[in-house]
Amino acid sequence: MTLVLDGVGVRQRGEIWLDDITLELPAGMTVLIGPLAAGKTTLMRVAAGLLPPTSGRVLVDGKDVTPVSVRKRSVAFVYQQFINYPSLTVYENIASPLRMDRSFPKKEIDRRVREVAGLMGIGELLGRRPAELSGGQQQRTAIARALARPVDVLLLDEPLANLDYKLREQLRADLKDMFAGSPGVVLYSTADPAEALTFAAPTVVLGEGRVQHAGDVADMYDRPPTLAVAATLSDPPLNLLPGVVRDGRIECLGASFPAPGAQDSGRPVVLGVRPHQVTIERTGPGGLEFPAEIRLAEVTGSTTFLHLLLPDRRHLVAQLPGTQLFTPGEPAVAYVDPAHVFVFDEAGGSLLAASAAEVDLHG
Ligand SMILES: Nc1ncnc2c1ncn2[C@@H]1O[C@H](COP(=O)(O)OP(=O)(O)OP(=O)(O)O)[C@@H](O)[C@H]1O
Repeated sequence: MTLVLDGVGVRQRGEIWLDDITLELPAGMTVLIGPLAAGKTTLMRVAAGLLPPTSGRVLVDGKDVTPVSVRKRSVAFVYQQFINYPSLTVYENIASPLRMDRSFPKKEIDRRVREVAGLMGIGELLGRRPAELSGGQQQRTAIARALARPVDVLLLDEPLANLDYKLREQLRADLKDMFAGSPGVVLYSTADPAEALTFAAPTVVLGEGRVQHAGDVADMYDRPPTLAVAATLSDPPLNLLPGVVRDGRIECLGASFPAPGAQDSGRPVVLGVRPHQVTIERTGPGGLEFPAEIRLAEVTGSTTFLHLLLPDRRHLVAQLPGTQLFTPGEPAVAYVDPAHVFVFDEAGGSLLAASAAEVDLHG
């Protein structure tokens, strides 16, 4: 099974919601990641047949299904806001698409409902109504309903976004197992880089209605081809600092680090540093050192997010292990190891180097 979006565009009231999307999705899972308003829901609605594209075509297994209504397609859609029939039991909710299909005998419906409910860990709850379930159980029911009837195209639009952390982790693992080797196309959207990295499936990065990049998510994380991809895959957000290449060094806000291949003097660059690569303990010689002022320390238990104010009033966030206490207003020194600095082209945002040693700018 394949799902192809061929030059798909959506324009509404003069706004571009999707711009010339061309993608070929094979059987199995593909992750669609993008920030808010990137166009994930719009792309999924087009793929499902819920929204006609204003240009381009949608093909399933080579067949143009663009004009085919959603009712006549073999698709299932799971929304961020779990939707169940409130008056039906969990059993009847899961059975409903199978009953509507009319091709499943009663015994087969019963078998499928119990199987998929078991997989989703709600086998004991089949007699309850949605109001008698927790949020996580309600979303499991909605997902089970989408999985009960085999479909060519399964679309899951940020299905775990409204669930608490523990449930999200558990369901992620369950879904990953469930979609491995799926004969249909499974497209799963998320705004959460940790989710995309956990699934480790082929990944499409969407931004501003366009495909920013597609490929292996771990590769994209290690070597983000552009600033937009790096930002989408960084949570907490990537620290961005202005840099200038000069005589084998990169200068940044009064500090500098050696980058032997940086000979294109005066060229402006943007440095990207993930918060977990910023420390306040000196890691070794040759790094960037910034005298800073402590603004805020957010403690989450396993991690402390330290917000620092640099001399040019720019903010730098350090993600430190464990619970660490700091006093706002006190001075501190932030250190960045040049081995963990992304160097981006200031003009186009493309990656020039994934560490200081890789910089190759002669001119
Ligand atoms: N029904 C709508 N009415 C108005 N604008 C819309 C509608 N649907 C989508 N858009 C616009 O299209 C663009 C893409 O929105 P879309 O909901 O597809 O993004 P998304 O990536 O799913 O975002 P989110 O993660 O916030 O749900 C946005 O600019 C949005 O404002």
